[in-house]
Amino acid sequence: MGSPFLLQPSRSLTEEAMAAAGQSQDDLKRIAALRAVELVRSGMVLGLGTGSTAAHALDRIGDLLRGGDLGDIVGIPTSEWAAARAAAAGIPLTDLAAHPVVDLSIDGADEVDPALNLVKGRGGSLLREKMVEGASRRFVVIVDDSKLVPRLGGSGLPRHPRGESEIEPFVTDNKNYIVDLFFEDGIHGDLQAISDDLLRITDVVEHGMFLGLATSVIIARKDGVVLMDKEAKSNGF
Ligand SMILES: O=C[C@H](O)[C@H](O)[C@H](O)COP(=O)(O)O
Repeated sequence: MGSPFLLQPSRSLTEEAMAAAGQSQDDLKRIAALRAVELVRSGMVLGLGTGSTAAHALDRIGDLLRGGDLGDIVGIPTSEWAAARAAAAGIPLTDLAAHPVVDLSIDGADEVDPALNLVKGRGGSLLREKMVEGASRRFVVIVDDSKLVPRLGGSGLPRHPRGESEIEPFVTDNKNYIVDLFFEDGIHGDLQAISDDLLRITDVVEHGMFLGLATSVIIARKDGVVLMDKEAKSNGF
């Protein structure tokens, strides 16, 4: 495929670079989110992501609905948090039972590797995310460039403390526990085989590696926005 690393930005990178200059990390998350929302069309079934980056997308979709620039969409939330945020934004909600095929999911990630594999769930959601995003025709990941890693699993301690106290486990929306694993130099080996092994363990419901699910990743950096998709996954960061 050569190096189709930059994919049809809707504005010039020079303009993006100017817009992004001096931006905070949250500003970068918002820039990535707004770019993803440009893909939303009336009539779509949307997967609604969870977290501080996805929040910007939910709010933007709400703004478009209120302004009459978007109509007839329904959203499937990937967590209780997303359901509440989407409802507050005025996004009509549905579920996978009513809509087993999702047109477009937009969500953040904790780590993105050069093959577009992800780690998700450090905010406490991953099972419903994987269900909704796995049912999506297109899954667009939105991140600032701090989420890019050469190898999954090594980007440090959780950003959010687990549980009510050090001795109480974190309980998810689905009443499951989350166990955090960290690897000093990331996970070496065949990720798919590791995934298969993890899922064979009795009582492991899911894990936070999202392998081969992302269609594309929108990365906001201070010098502009970079779009990657599966065709360009061989490009490093
Ligand atoms: O559990 C949380 C979800 O997987 C989030 O999408 C992920 O943690 C990224 O969250 P944020 O956009 O807040 O960094």
